[in-house]
Amino acid sequence: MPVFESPTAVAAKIIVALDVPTLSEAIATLKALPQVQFWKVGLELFCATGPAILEVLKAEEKRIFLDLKLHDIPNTVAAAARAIAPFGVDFLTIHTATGLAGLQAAQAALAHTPTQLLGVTLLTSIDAVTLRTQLQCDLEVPTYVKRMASLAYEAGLGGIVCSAQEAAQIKTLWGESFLRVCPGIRPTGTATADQARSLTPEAAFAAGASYLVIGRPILTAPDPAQAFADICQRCLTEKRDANP
Ligand SMILES: O=C(O)c1cc(=O)[nH]c(=O)n1[C@@H]1O[C@H](COP(=O)(O)O)[C@@H](O)[C@H]1O
Repeated sequence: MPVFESPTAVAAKIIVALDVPTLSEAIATLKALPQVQFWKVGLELFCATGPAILEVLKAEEKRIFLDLKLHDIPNTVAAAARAIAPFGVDFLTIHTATGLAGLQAAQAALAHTPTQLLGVTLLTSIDAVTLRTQLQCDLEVPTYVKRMASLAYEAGLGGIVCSAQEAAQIKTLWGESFLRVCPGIRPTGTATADQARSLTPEAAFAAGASYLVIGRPILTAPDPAQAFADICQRCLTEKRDANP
């Protein structure tokens, strides 16, 4: 369990997914949540705004997770990573199913940049049944995630994206510095909407998540700033209870 000294320290480890369709809605969301330090820009917003949203976030001195989930042949992912490198974002995603050569090529393109490449192991919307019946993979979810994470580790990536349910085993295998970035977070602990593998924020940190990614539980709350503050407070309280 990370040692959080203040709600601000928790806030630094919670990445809020800026899943809105337009630049003006993104700017309004930033204004409504000034205490958020780390934002994720995904496919929806980046396709709508291009790099303009990154400039807005930089002007506000926010950390940036550019979640473009690259997935292509090695030459193409490397070229995309080279094109993204000048943006100077903190995190960028690539699917580990790209394979070792593609992961290595993209990682090489980002060498000597501040951008940490994260390998998406198995989307948190996929459960054991879907993995077996649709993707025709007979591995258990934790085993599959471990195998995909091993590719990311071997390729020298900064870490992975996985469900918090798999974070503990990854931390045990590869240590603290190989990041576990965990979406699928639900304050109720129950998977809702399209998420299938969920944990509560406090359980996710306790399980070894380095960062949480949270979207709708904050953005669609009646009071998003209060929802964010409540989540930070829950993680802080949990830590204090665990270490009185
Ligand atoms: O790479 C991601 O960020 C990601 C990977 C994954 O396996 N699952 C997942 O939900 N995400 C992203 O995390 C965010 C989760 O949003 P909420 O389900 O609204 O909290 C979305 O922006 C997803 O695109």
